[in-house]
Amino acid sequence: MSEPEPDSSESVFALSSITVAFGGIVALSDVSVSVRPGEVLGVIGPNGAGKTTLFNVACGFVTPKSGTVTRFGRAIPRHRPHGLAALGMGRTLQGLGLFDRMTVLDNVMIGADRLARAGFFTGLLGLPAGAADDRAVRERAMEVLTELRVDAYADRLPPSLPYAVRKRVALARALVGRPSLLLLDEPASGLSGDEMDELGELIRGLTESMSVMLVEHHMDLVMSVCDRLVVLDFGKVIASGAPDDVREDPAVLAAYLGNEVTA
Ligand SMILES: Nc1ncnc2c1ncn2[C@@H]1O[C@H](COP(=O)(O)OP(=O)(O)OP(=O)(O)O)[C@@H](O)[C@H]1O
Repeated sequence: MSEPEPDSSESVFALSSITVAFGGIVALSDVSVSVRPGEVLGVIGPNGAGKTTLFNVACGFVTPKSGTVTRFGRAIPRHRPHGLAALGMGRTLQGLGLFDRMTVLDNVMIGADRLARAGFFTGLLGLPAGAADDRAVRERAMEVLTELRVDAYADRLPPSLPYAVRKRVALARALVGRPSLLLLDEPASGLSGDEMDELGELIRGLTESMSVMLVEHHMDLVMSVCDRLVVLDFGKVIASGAPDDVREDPAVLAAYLGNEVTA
């Protein structure tokens, strides 16, 4: 039992009829997923279901064999990772991707680099270009670190910090450019139960200003934080809808046979 996906023109982001093959392996077959304004959409599924592949298509790392990617109803013909910021999108990856020899603050400032070069901050703040840009980016980076309650680590190097703090720094980098859509790949991996609860609250708070697409293994986080779920199995969508409905769906229960869906 699945709800029909909303028309791509009603969504802030849509992956439509996506097919991806690696050699002979069809990782995704005719998968359609769309994100509505202000929602947290969860993508779940058993191991090998195609979640990471779908995330990589969403980020532009993987070009699908067929299918379209649309942002605000408009097709993005050549979707690439370096084009995300210009599309108002941010993302975090499973590997945090922080630079070990740069401070936390510099790592976060890098996330705003493209915007600064494009004159985004000078325009936003009415400042002259150049040094003012740098100051504005620094202030914005500190603001996000403060919002995520990791500003105390601004001058530290990532390897010296607990994993949960590094995860927040990676999130700060994704948020510094004020995206209106955030893509998160397994943000809860490696976190304790309490840290996961805090992450859930944080993600819910983000929906005031953005939509979120979340690929995640941890069912308790997914069930508590997502407005809607899409379930993949063997590269196909087998169910979608509200978490409580999806949890009871026979196809989902069968796909997760032997594993916990209900957390
Ligand atoms: N680069 C690749 N080359 C070949 N096969 C791949 C590649 N990436 C993924 N696959 C295959 O595509 C299918 C989907 O994999 P994917 O990693 O997207 O699933 P997943 O749901 O993210 O799994 P997991 O939960 O284990 O991370 C699997 O059969 C996988 O082996």
